[in-house]
Amino acid sequence: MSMKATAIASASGTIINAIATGKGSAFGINLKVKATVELFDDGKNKIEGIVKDNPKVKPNLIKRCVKNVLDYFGLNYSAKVETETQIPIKSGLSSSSATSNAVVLATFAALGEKIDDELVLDLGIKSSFDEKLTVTGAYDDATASYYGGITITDNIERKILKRDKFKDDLKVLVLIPNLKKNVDVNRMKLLKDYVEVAFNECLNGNYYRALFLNGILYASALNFPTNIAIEAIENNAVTAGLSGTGPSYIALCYEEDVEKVKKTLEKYGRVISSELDYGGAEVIG
Ligand SMILES: Nc1ncnc2c1ncn2[C@@H]1O[C@H](COP(=O)(O)OP(=O)(O)O)[C@@H](O)[C@H]1O
Ligand SMILES: O=C(O)C1=C[C@@H](OP(=O)(O)O)[C@@H](O)[C@H](O)C1
Repeated sequence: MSMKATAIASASGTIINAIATGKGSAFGINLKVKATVELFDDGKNKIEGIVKDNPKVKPNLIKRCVKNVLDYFGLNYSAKVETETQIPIKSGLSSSSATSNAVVLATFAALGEKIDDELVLDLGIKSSFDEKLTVTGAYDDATASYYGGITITDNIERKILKRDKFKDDLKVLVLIPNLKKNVDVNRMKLLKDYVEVAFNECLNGNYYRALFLNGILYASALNFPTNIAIEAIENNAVTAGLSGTGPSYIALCYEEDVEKVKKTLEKYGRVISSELDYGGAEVIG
């Protein structure tokens, strides 16, 4: 009996980066990672991982995800896990959270196990922690990727405080500038009191203000340009800011402003046009 399944999960953009306070907020972006997992009941525990479209990316995280699911169910199966992705990697779009979601979900489906959303999220976050890819567990990113829409979370308590949708039908522009990522946690923690101001705006539903303010704060702490978000707004973006720990920036705008904002952002690097995602993660085969 073939134990094989495929699942997808979404990228997520940052409204509030949780590293400074432990609380964060993110929203689904319609850029997907796809994971296919095949299991073999051979008692050998041999797990092979293939990152199909990024040969430079090691398969450590995806092999860890499959191992954590098999360990959870006490199974010594062998496995083959393959991913392909539309999500820029190490870029602040939470490719790690999305990939963990997709691989864990595909492994549950290959086993024919009932999909327990919180357990899938927990095993994905455990895998990201095991691979030292997260500071707080990025429960904001993981839930936005898994459920779609906006999630506001306490990452330390691992609780969703609120789920929501943007009131406008917006397009998402993702800028991947030619800048080096630097995850200086101590400098980000200096922002605590100010990120709390942005977080309260977010809790009150003022997502555009929260995203912009969060982006200015974290770009300043991480020595990324703050002018990029200002120029996007000057060109009719409803909001813009650094995503996660960067270097990517995201801008939200109406359809009629996409070309204008895209042209502005293209001065700084590659721009991907996408849209808000409300579908989240799902088994597709
Ligand atoms: N498609 C993929 N297949 C396998 N591993 C991936 C994939 N995308 C991301 N990863 C893993 O996630 C890591 C990047 O995650 P991270 O450093 O948290 O950056 P970000 O989450 O901002 O993209 C990669 O180094 C790799 O280990
Ligand atoms: O590692 C973490 O705890 C976090 C990483 C950040 O995302 P990226 O990994 O996408 O930079 C941030 O947005 C998130 O709120 C918390």
